[in-house]
Order: sequence, then structure tokens, then C-alpha cells
Amino acid sequence: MSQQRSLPKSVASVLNAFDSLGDSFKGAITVDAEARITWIDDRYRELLGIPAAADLIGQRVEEVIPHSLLRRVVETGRPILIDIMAFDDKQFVVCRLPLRNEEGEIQGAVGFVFYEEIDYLAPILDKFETMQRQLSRAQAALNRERQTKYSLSSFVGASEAVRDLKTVVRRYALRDGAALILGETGTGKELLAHAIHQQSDRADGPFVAVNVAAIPEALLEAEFFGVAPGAFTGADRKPRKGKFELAHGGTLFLDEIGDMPAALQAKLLRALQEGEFEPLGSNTVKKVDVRIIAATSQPLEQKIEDKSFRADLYYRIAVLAIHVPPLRERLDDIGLIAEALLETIPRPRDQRGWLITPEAIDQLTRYRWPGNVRELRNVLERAAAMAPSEVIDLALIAKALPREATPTGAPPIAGDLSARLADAERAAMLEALAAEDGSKSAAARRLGVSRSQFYEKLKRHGID
Ligand SMILES: Nc1ncnc2c1ncn2[C@@H]1O[C@H](COP(=O)(O)OP(=O)(O)OP(=O)(O)O)[C@@H](O)[C@H]1O
Repeated sequence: MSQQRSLPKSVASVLNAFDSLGDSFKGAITVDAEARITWIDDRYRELLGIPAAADLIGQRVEEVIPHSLLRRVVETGRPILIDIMAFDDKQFVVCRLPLRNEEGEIQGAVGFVFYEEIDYLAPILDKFETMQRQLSRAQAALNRERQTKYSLSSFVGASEAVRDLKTVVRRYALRDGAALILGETGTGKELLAHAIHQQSDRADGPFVAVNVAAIPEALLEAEFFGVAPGAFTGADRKPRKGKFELAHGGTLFLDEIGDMPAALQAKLLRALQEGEFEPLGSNTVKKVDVRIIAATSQPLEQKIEDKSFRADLYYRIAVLAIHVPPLRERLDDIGLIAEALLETIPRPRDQRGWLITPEAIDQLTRYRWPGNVRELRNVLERAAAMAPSEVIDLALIAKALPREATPTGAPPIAGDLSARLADAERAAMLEALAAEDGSKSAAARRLGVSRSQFYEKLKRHGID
């Protein structure tokens, strides 16, 4: 006996035709325009493992068949002629058609289920299985790619400052709350975020990094929370996962969080508090399990004061705060870091490895390093490119250091106090500009002066 309210005649006659397929036909189901079950036949119910006594009529189809696409058919009015559906460990071929009344209005939909023994469907199922295998291999490769690249030992340094830093990082890695890494540009914040992930219980999960400052504001929300199918008319109709979802079970690293627009800050806060978010163009929430590690080189407290960063978000992420000291406060480490960085710099084929002389290292420790380890790497790359042999000596380093660099141990500048102060000011401004890639606003911020003061000083010192 089939559970039945009303079975349209057209469906009944198709069912008769399918009956000749014998055991390969596994039944059918119909729904109304609200995707509520109006009829289901015994074979299909058996396949679903539902007792004959259970009354399914009137139930939302997804309550009985969680992955059913019949709702999509009634909503779009378009058939899904062939599809594969899995029940337990078996694959079935499914065909779904919309049902219309004489006026052409959607009344509901019907779904037919067939089993693979139909030999002409076997090639389709084989192909599907091969594609699924390929997909899971590609996904495994992607997950491996998303695994972290650096461990804590990649953060080179033996100074007291670095030892203290590593103790804090190890401790915080074991806790699961959001963490905030603060430090100047190029100090190794991203490297530390990788290391925290790698030391945490989430190490087997993905590590997903987003540079907030590098993504246009209009695209940020989609990038973070993903896009629901058909969110934009005519545009990409397929759903797209956001970084939040991609980081599920792992860590999401938000670099330059100080640049996050206010609207997104509110959404991020909600995602952090509730562990859920809504993809763009969707009204259903998604739950995720993600640890946030944020980083910034900007003074967030100041941004809170001028209301461009939410205080509640700050307190949420700053529970575990990590301060990375600038390179000039750990000059003892320069030798070790320089040697480690040189190992990663390509060398001519006939050379064994770079050798840096003690005098060259000494010269490196006299510079103030506004761009920190990233700048040190650039200087070493420049020196290596000019080197006639594998030896990096004092002369090469002197040439590779920025021309305007004022080594801290350099001979004293001549002149009276005001001339010396003016020289020091000029040097500090040039350093700040170099470290901020020529951005005047960022250089002003770095030096703690207003933009207008900075411009006025640029003019006074004749800096272009
Ligand atoms: N202590 C260190 N030992 C070895 N390499 C380091 C160290 N610190 C930084 N680096 C290297 O310096 C470069 C810059 O580091 P990273 O990108 O982590 O800095 P960041 O603080 O995130 O910079 P930004 O704020 O500009 O994004 C990378 O190539 C990184 O591997």
C-alpha cells in the first residue's frame, strides 16, 4: 500500500511504465508546491528504512530525506533530469520533475529513484564514482596545502626577548581562545600565527590566512562569509565558501585586522560570539568551529579612541595578546637570523652556501631596522645579488643597506645641537618612509605625529 493523498494521473501512468523495470525501479515520491510530501510509494519508504505505519504525508520533504532537491524543483520549476543520491553506502539514480496544473502553475514535484542494476546507467555511476575519488584526492591535497608551513622553530632567535615570546606563544597555543599578535611590520607576526596553529590541538585542521588590507572593501564580506547560490542576479549562481567555512576545525588568521571596515567588524564579532554567520544573500545561518588569530601593526587602542575600531571586538580578540618586539630590540639575534635567511636565498649553482663575515654582521647590528626581519631579508638579498663569491662581507653589506640609513653606532654627526636634532629628525622620517613603502600617512602614524606636521617637516627638510 502506498501512502497517498492525491497522485496526479500523469504520474500514475509513468509509474506503470517504470514497473516493467522490476527491481531496478526503487519507487517514487511527490510533494506539493511547499515541498511537503503528498505521496510516497512503499518501495521508496522501504529504501529509506521508514516503517509502514509512519505517517509521512504533510511533512517537509527534508525531514524525511535530508538531501532532497525536490524543494529546488518546485521553487525553480526546472527538472533535475539525472542525479545521483546515496542511501547508506549505495548510489541511486534520481530523476526529479516539476508538476504543473493546466494553467502551467507549479503544483509540486515528483522524484523517481532507480538502482544501478540498470546496465545503461552503470557507466554514469562509474564516472560519478571516479569523479568522487578525484575530488576527495584534490580535497586532501588542498587540506595538506592549507596545513601550516612554519613551526615555532622557524622563528629564529635566542635573545631573552625571543625566549620570553616563545614561552608565551607555547602557552597560548594550548588555549583555544582568539589571539591578537601585535608588532611592527615584518617582525614575524604571520610566522608566529602559523606556529600557534601548529602547536595547538587544531594542527590537523586547516590554517587559512586573509590579509584584510589587501582585499577591496566591497568584496570582504563575500570573502569572509561566502556567497549563497544565486545571491547576485546573473552572477555566479553557485554557492562559494568563505574563509570562515574553509577554516572550519582549524585556524583563521586575520592579518591587518585594524583595516577592517566597521560593518564587517560587527559581523565578525557575532561570528566570534555565536560561532555562526550568514553567507551573503542567504537567510540561513551556518555554524563553524574556528579559532581566530588576528594581527596588526597599528595601534588599535588609538583606533578605538577615534571610533574606527570597535572596543567590544578588541576585548574579544585581545584576551591572548602577544607583543612581538621589533628587531632593534633584539639585535643579538641578527647574526642567527641573517644566517637562517641566507640559507633560503638562492645561490649560484657552483657555490656551496653563503658565508657572512663577523664584520658584516656587526655592521647589520648598527642599523635600526624600521622594516624589521623583512627588511633584513631584502638587504641580504641585495648583498647576495652583488656578491662576486659566496662571501658576504662588510663592503657588500654597506652597499646593500639603505643609503639614508643612519647606523646607531655611526660616527657622531657634526654640528651644534639643533643641527644634530634636525639630522636625526630627517633620518627618522626617511626610515619611516622606507619602512612604510613611501606611504606618508603610515610614516606619520609610525612616528606618532599628525599628517599635517609630517608634511610640514617633509617640506622643511626638502624631502621629496
Ligand atoms: N624570527 C624570525 N626568524 C626567521 N624569519 C623570520 C623571523 N621573523 C620574520 N621572519 C621572516 O620575515 C618575513 C616577514 O615575516 P611576517 O610576514 O611573518 O611578518 P609580519 O609581522 O606578519 O609582517 P606584516 O605586518 O608586514 O604582515 C617572512 O619571510 C618571515 O619568514
